Amino acid sequence: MGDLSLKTIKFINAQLLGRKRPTIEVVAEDQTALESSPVSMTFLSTETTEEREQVLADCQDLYESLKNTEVTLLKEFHKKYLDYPFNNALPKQMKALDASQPWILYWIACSLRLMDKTWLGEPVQRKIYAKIFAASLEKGPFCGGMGQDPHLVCTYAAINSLALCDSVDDCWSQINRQAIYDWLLSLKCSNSGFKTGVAVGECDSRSTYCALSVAKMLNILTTELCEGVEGFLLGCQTYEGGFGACPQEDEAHGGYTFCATAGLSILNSLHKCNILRLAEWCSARQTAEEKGFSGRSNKLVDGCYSYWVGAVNSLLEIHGYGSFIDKGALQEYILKCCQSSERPGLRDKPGKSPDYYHTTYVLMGFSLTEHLLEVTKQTEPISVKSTTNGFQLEPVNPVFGLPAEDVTKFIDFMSQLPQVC
Ligand SMILES: CC(C)=CCC/C(C)=C/CC/C(C)=C/COP(=O)(O)OP(=O)(O)O
Ligand SMILES: [Zn+2]
Repeated sequence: MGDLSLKTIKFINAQLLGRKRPTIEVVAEDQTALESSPVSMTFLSTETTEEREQVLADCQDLYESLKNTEVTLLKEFHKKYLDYPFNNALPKQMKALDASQPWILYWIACSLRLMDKTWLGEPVQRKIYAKIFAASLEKGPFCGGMGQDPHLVCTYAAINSLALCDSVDDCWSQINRQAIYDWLLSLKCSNSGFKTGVAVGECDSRSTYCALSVAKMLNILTTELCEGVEGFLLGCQTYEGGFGACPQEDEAHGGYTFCATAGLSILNSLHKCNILRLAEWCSARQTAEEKGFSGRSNKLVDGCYSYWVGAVNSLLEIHGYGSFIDKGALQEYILKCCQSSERPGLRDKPGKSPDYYHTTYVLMGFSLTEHLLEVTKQTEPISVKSTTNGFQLEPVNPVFGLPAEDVTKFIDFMSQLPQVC
């Protein structure tokens, strides 16, 4: 961040909020040279620009037809979609998710809990707990399904799922924190990032965030585990301001930007990245026409970035830099373009089918637009609570991707257990 003062950032913030983004004008010193240049500038249409025309038309049709309609979240309707797998076998097109079982459980449990605290009842919590522990007999680290190797990203989803099972006695104390800690240490790479598995697995900002989140949630985040991680994550910021998967070599992307900035927040180091560029990048993700976010430059709007990018904006907000997005416009995209009264569940964009992944991240993104979050403990910049009244969803903790209250309760519980490291 260097020497940019908070005042300067707030000024730039006000400009961005006014949606007067700085434009770059290319002016040739010698105009005649430009005119006689043999290079002609033609804008070619690409597959993406053609697809965007369609998305734009679909969104505009919806905005037009719902112009005078007060649209709310169809919570009871979406609940039907989320309850379905607990009463029926999963549809066969979901067989490909066999290696992502903790993810499906996390998405469903989190969505239910966000819509109504009471909707994740004890019987369903018991099923989630049984399923997660059955696939990992050592009770951590966790894998995607029975007989598979432990995987960092699945362990993240498993811990987040278990954090939602607060009505199952002894569920939290059974988690094998010692085994998870030793395993996390063994995943550390020479560049200080974490890889997803001991034998094979990618090492990037996503897996590194998962390691930090799991360790923070379980209260096993030691100096040894954190050594060099800040530098690894800071190295993933690109010239655009967002973050990529790996240091010095990647395109900025919403998913990886979330992972890197949430990881830096856990390390209490977010202020060390280039905040100004990050804020500009966040603002640039939202289009005036569709009103939702894209995940990277020149790509299409997609409901899941309501969380991946929305959470980055919330992190900037709770760290005192302000907000750089139009929350009202994002709400409109979610309410009018990501849900339809024809099918329960939330979706990426008009024309796409709902799925559990998008249902969760669209709902979490919506929650972030509703609540003003504030830091609760000075020493813990990631412990947040909401100051807003009159909302449709519970507040979300933008670092862990869970309802704020569940995070606080789980971490408080873990901090009372004996140290394992
Ligand atoms: C905690 C955790 C595991 C976080 C993962 C975050 C992450 C990397 C999300 C990105 C996922 C995604 C659907 C990318 C799509 O790329 P694409 O090229 O299909 O889509 P695009 O056109 O929108 O870029
Ligand atoms: Zn998506």
